[in-house]
Amino acid sequence: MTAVVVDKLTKVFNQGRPDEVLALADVDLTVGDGEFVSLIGPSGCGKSTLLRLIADLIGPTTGTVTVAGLPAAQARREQEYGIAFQQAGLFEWRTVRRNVELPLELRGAGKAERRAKAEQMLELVGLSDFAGHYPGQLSGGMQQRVAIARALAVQPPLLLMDEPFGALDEMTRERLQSELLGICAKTRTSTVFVTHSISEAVFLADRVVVMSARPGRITASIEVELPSRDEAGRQAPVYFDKITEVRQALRGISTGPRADSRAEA
Ligand SMILES: Nc1ncnc2c1ncn2[C@@H]1O[C@H](COP(=O)(O)OP(=O)(O)OP(=O)(O)O)[C@@H](O)[C@H]1O
Repeated sequence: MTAVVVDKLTKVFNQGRPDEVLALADVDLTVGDGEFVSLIGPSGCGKSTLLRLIADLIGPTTGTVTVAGLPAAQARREQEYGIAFQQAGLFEWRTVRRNVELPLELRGAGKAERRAKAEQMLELVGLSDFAGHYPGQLSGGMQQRVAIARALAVQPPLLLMDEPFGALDEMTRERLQSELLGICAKTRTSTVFVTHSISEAVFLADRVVVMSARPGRITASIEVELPSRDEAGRQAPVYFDKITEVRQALRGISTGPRADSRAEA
């Protein structure tokens, strides 16, 4: 089943008021089952808005969002997705284990099941030894891994990530990118990943979706096939070619409306 279908989505904030903002205009996006899509575009183009619409944290002005064949609101109720944002967003007063258990608790899972699942997820992100620690005792990268473990705890078919590695140093970031790919492959999760980093977008994704400046429209969709998603992949000529292609697509957007024929329509 298709993980996400976004159909003719438009989002206007503060409609009818002087501070009205057209954030997204006529966005169509399909994410295949098990596909990893990176979303990239200039600041303020509506990436987070699109992610929040998919997650049903906000509602569309017009258009529809379908997640795993369900309307977004129903998918949210049935916990069809997990979310991880730039700030890890952990609860400081809960141990790492209890943070990961939270979505299971909300779902009404029993204690033994919660415990077992949290342990499994923490093992996946390499943090089994830190289950009893509090977030404040962990580094930023470790906190991000806890957030990813939490997002994955209910084994959602869809993972929505908004610059989850934005605040991390380059080395930690690259390590977590590899870990994330490993996790997604193991759990067969479909992923929409918002980033400002062209190289990160290319390294992670099966497809990089490029958005124009506000109002956000999708202006390019670039398939990425690397020989491998590891150090060798980062050295491959095709990796650099794709980085150039994405950069040019982004530049096309900022150098004028001609690059986006739909913007003129
Ligand atoms: N709740 C809101 N009320 C009014 N305007 C909003 C709201 N949320 C977002 N916007 C506006 O919608 C536009 C898109 O914002 P959004 O955060 O989705 O962009 P973004 O591409 O994620 O930006 P960045 O890359 O800087 O994080 C911006 O102009 C923003 O000011």
